[in-house]
Amino acid sequence: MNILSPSLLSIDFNHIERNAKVLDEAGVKWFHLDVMDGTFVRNISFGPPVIKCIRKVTDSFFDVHLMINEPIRYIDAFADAGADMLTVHYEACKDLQETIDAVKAAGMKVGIAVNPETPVHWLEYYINQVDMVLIMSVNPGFGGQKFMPIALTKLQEVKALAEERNPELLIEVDGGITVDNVQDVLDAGANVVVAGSAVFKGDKKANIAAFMEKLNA
Ligand SMILES: O=C(CO)[C@@H](O)[C@H](O)COP(=O)(O)O
Ligand SMILES: [Co+2]
Repeated sequence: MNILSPSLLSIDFNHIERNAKVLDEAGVKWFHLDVMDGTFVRNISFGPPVIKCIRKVTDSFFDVHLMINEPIRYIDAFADAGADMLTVHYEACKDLQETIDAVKAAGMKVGIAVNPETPVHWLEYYINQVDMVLIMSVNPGFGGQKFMPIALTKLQEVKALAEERNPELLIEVDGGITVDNVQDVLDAGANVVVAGSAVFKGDKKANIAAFMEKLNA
Protein backbone atom coordinates (compact mmCIF):
# COMPACT_ATOMS: atom_id res chain seq x y z
CA MET A 1 0.00 0.00 0.00
CA ASN A 2 1.59 3.27 -1.13
CA ILE A 3 1.11 6.48 0.85
CA LEU A 4 0.24 10.01 -0.29
CA SER A 5 1.74 12.70 1.93
CA PRO A 6 0.42 16.11 0.78
CA SER A 7 2.83 18.98 1.46
CA LEU A 8 1.04 21.62 3.51
CA LEU A 9 3.42 24.25 2.14
CA SER A 10 0.76 24.76 -0.53
CA ILE A 11 -2.32 24.69 1.75
CA ASP A 12 -4.42 27.80 2.44
CA PHE A 13 -3.49 28.50 6.07
CA ASN A 14 -6.37 30.98 6.39
CA HIS A 15 -8.71 28.00 6.42
CA ILE A 16 -6.48 25.30 7.86
CA GLU A 17 -9.26 23.53 9.79
CA ARG A 18 -11.60 23.30 6.79
CA ASN A 19 -8.77 22.26 4.46
CA ALA A 20 -7.45 19.63 6.86
CA LYS A 21 -10.96 18.20 6.98
CA VAL A 22 -11.11 17.98 3.18
CA LEU A 23 -7.86 15.98 3.21
CA ASP A 24 -9.09 13.69 5.99
CA GLU A 25 -12.37 13.05 4.14
CA ALA A 26 -10.51 12.33 0.91
CA GLY A 27 -8.68 9.49 2.68
CA VAL A 28 -5.34 11.21 3.29
CA LYS A 29 -3.59 9.67 6.30
CA TRP A 30 -0.30 11.59 6.25
CA PHE A 31 0.49 15.33 6.29
CA HIS A 32 3.94 16.40 5.05
CA LEU A 33 5.11 19.44 7.01
CA ASP A 34 8.03 21.35 5.48
CA VAL A 35 10.07 23.22 8.08
CA MET A 36 12.60 25.70 6.62
CA ASP A 37 15.04 27.88 8.54
CA GLY A 38 16.26 30.39 5.95
CA THR A 39 19.81 29.04 6.39
CA PHE A 40 19.90 25.42 5.26
CA VAL A 41 17.50 26.54 2.51
CA ARG A 42 16.74 30.00 1.14
CA ASN A 43 13.22 30.10 2.51
CA ILE A 44 11.46 30.32 5.88
CA SER A 45 8.23 28.43 6.47
CA PHE A 46 6.97 27.52 9.95
CA GLY A 47 8.05 25.73 13.10
CA PRO A 48 6.73 23.89 16.17
CA PRO A 49 4.04 26.45 17.22
CA VAL A 50 2.27 26.19 13.85
CA ILE A 51 2.56 22.39 13.84
CA LYS A 52 1.00 22.37 17.30
CA CYS A 53 -1.99 24.35 15.93
CA ILE A 54 -2.43 21.97 12.97
CA ARG A 55 -2.26 19.03 15.40
CA LYS A 56 -5.46 20.34 16.99
CA VAL A 57 -7.47 19.94 13.78
CA THR A 58 -6.39 16.47 12.58
CA ASP A 59 -5.26 13.05 13.78
CA SER A 60 -3.24 12.44 10.61
CA PHE A 61 0.32 11.13 10.77
CA PHE A 62 2.69 14.13 10.84
CA ASP A 63 5.60 13.53 8.49
CA VAL A 64 7.85 16.46 9.38
CA HIS A 65 10.56 17.33 6.83
CA LEU A 66 13.22 19.38 8.60
CA MET A 67 15.15 21.62 6.22
CA ILE A 68 17.09 23.15 9.11
CA ASN A 69 20.72 23.08 10.20
CA GLU A 70 21.54 20.96 13.24
CA PRO A 71 17.97 19.68 13.78
CA ILE A 72 19.13 17.90 16.94
CA ARG A 73 18.59 21.23 18.75
CA TYR A 74 14.83 21.13 18.17
CA ILE A 75 13.85 17.48 18.55
CA ASP A 76 11.97 17.92 21.84
CA ALA A 77 10.13 20.98 20.48
CA PHE A 78 8.82 18.98 17.50
CA ALA A 79 7.90 16.03 19.72
CA ASP A 80 5.88 18.40 21.95
CA ALA A 81 4.22 19.91 18.87
CA GLY A 82 2.85 16.50 17.86
CA ALA A 83 5.26 15.27 15.18
CA ASP A 84 5.09 11.52 14.46
CA MET A 85 8.21 11.31 12.32
CA LEU A 86 11.17 13.66 11.91
CA THR A 87 13.14 13.49 8.70
CA VAL A 88 16.51 15.21 8.94
CA HIS A 89 18.81 16.12 6.07
CA TYR A 90 22.09 14.22 5.81
CA GLU A 91 23.66 17.51 4.65
CA ALA A 92 22.41 19.42 7.73
CA CYS A 93 23.63 17.19 10.58
CA LYS A 94 27.13 17.33 12.09
CA ASP A 95 26.56 13.96 13.74
CA LEU A 96 23.90 11.97 11.89
CA GLN A 97 24.13 8.96 14.21
CA GLU A 98 23.60 11.08 17.30
CA THR A 99 20.64 12.83 15.62
CA ILE A 100 18.98 9.53 14.63
CA ASP A 101 19.40 8.21 18.17
CA ALA A 102 17.96 11.41 19.68
CA VAL A 103 14.83 11.33 17.47
CA LYS A 104 14.20 7.71 18.46
CA ALA A 105 14.81 8.48 22.14
CA ALA A 106 12.16 11.20 21.89
CA GLY A 107 9.64 8.54 20.80
CA MET A 108 9.29 9.46 17.13
CA LYS A 109 9.97 7.65 13.90
CA VAL A 110 13.04 8.87 12.02
CA GLY A 111 13.92 9.50 8.40
CA ILE A 112 17.00 10.70 6.49
CA ALA A 113 16.56 13.12 3.58
CA VAL A 114 19.04 13.39 0.72
CA ASN A 115 19.45 16.34 -1.67
CA PRO A 116 19.48 15.71 -5.44
CA GLU A 117 23.26 16.12 -5.78
CA THR A 118 24.12 13.94 -2.75
CA PRO A 119 24.99 10.30 -3.54
CA VAL A 120 23.34 7.52 -1.52
CA HIS A 121 26.01 4.78 -1.12
CA TRP A 122 26.76 5.85 2.52
CA LEU A 123 23.15 4.99 3.41
CA GLU A 124 24.21 1.38 3.88
CA TYR A 125 25.49 2.35 7.37
CA TYR A 126 22.13 3.77 8.48
CA ILE A 127 19.45 2.04 6.43
CA ASN A 128 18.57 -0.56 9.06
CA GLN A 129 18.35 2.08 11.79
CA VAL A 130 15.76 4.36 10.20
CA ASP A 131 12.08 4.15 9.27
CA MET A 132 12.33 6.18 6.08
CA VAL A 133 14.70 7.54 3.45
CA LEU A 134 13.54 10.68 1.62
CA ILE A 135 14.92 11.23 -1.87
CA MET A 136 14.58 14.87 -2.90
CA SER A 137 13.55 15.29 -6.53
CA VAL A 138 14.04 19.08 -6.42
CA ASN A 139 16.54 21.26 -4.59
CA PRO A 140 14.84 21.86 -1.24
CA GLY A 141 13.41 25.26 -0.34
CA PHE A 142 10.39 25.86 -2.51
CA GLY A 143 7.24 24.14 -3.72
CA GLY A 144 6.20 24.16 -7.37
CA GLN A 145 9.58 23.20 -8.91
CA LYS A 146 10.24 20.80 -11.76
CA PHE A 147 10.94 17.12 -11.03
CA MET A 148 14.62 16.12 -11.43
CA PRO A 149 14.96 12.66 -13.09
CA ILE A 150 18.21 11.95 -11.17
CA ALA A 151 15.84 10.96 -8.34
CA LEU A 152 14.73 7.86 -10.27
CA THR A 153 18.20 6.30 -10.27
CA LYS A 154 18.62 7.08 -6.59
CA LEU A 155 15.23 5.56 -5.73
CA GLN A 156 16.33 2.37 -7.51
CA GLU A 157 19.59 2.32 -5.53
CA VAL A 158 17.79 2.82 -2.20
CA LYS A 159 15.21 0.16 -3.08
CA ALA A 160 17.97 -2.38 -3.84
CA LEU A 161 19.71 -1.57 -0.55
CA ALA A 162 16.42 -1.77 1.37
CA GLU A 163 15.60 -5.19 -0.11
CA GLU A 164 18.89 -6.45 1.27
CA ARG A 165 18.95 -4.71 4.65
CA ASN A 166 15.56 -3.27 5.62
CA PRO A 167 12.57 -4.55 3.62
CA GLU A 168 10.16 -2.53 5.81
CA LEU A 169 11.84 0.77 4.86
CA LEU A 170 9.60 3.61 3.73
CA ILE A 171 11.04 5.26 0.62
CA GLU A 172 9.69 8.76 0.14
CA VAL A 173 10.13 11.06 -2.83
CA ASP A 174 9.53 14.80 -2.65
CA GLY A 175 9.43 17.56 -5.24
CA GLY A 176 7.67 18.11 -8.54
CA ILE A 177 5.50 14.99 -8.32
CA THR A 178 2.32 15.10 -10.40
CA VAL A 179 -0.36 12.62 -11.43
CA ASP A 180 1.55 12.31 -14.73
CA ASN A 181 4.94 11.29 -13.29
CA VAL A 182 3.88 9.49 -10.10
CA GLN A 183 3.94 6.09 -11.82
CA ASP A 184 7.63 6.59 -12.69
CA VAL A 185 8.60 7.15 -9.05
CA LEU A 186 6.51 4.19 -7.87
CA ASP A 187 8.17 1.97 -10.50
CA ALA A 188 11.59 3.20 -9.33
CA GLY A 189 10.88 2.14 -5.73
CA ALA A 190 9.07 4.96 -3.90
CA ASN A 191 6.26 3.94 -1.56
CA VAL A 192 5.55 7.36 -0.01
CA VAL A 193 4.80 10.22 -2.38
CA VAL A 194 4.87 13.90 -1.39
CA ALA A 195 2.87 16.31 -3.52
CA GLY A 196 2.21 19.97 -2.79
CA SER A 197 1.14 22.03 -5.78
CA ALA A 198 -0.28 19.02 -7.63
CA VAL A 199 -2.67 18.42 -4.70
CA PHE A 200 -3.63 21.97 -3.75
CA LYS A 201 -3.85 23.67 -7.17
CA GLY A 202 -7.44 23.47 -8.38
CA ASP A 203 -9.85 20.82 -7.13
CA LYS A 204 -8.15 19.22 -4.09
CA LYS A 205 -10.62 16.33 -3.87
CA ALA A 206 -10.26 15.41 -7.55
CA ASN A 207 -6.46 15.73 -7.38
CA ILE A 208 -6.26 13.46 -4.34
CA ALA A 209 -8.59 10.91 -5.96
CA ALA A 210 -6.40 10.86 -9.09
CA PHE A 211 -3.26 10.28 -6.97
CA MET A 212 -4.98 7.60 -4.86
CA GLU A 213 -6.02 5.70 -7.97
CA LYS A 214 -2.39 5.48 -9.15
CA LEU A 215 -1.01 4.79 -5.66
CA ASN A 216 -3.43 1.96 -4.99
CA ALA A 217 -3.48 0.39 -8.47
O1 LIG B 1 10.32 19.86 0.65
C1 LIG B 1 9.79 20.43 -0.27
C2 LIG B 1 10.42 21.60 -0.92
O2 LIG B 1 11.61 21.86 -0.32
C3 LIG B 1 8.52 19.86 -0.76
O3 LIG B 1 7.83 19.12 0.21
C4 LIG B 1 7.64 20.71 -1.60
O4 LIG B 1 6.92 21.62 -0.84
C5 LIG B 1 6.71 19.88 -2.43
O5 LIG B 1 6.01 20.71 -3.26
P1 LIG B 1 5.73 20.37 -4.81
O6 LIG B 1 7.06 20.27 -5.49
O7 LIG B 1 4.98 19.08 -4.83
O8 LIG B 1 4.92 21.55 -5.25
CO1 LIG C 1 9.22 18.34 1.80
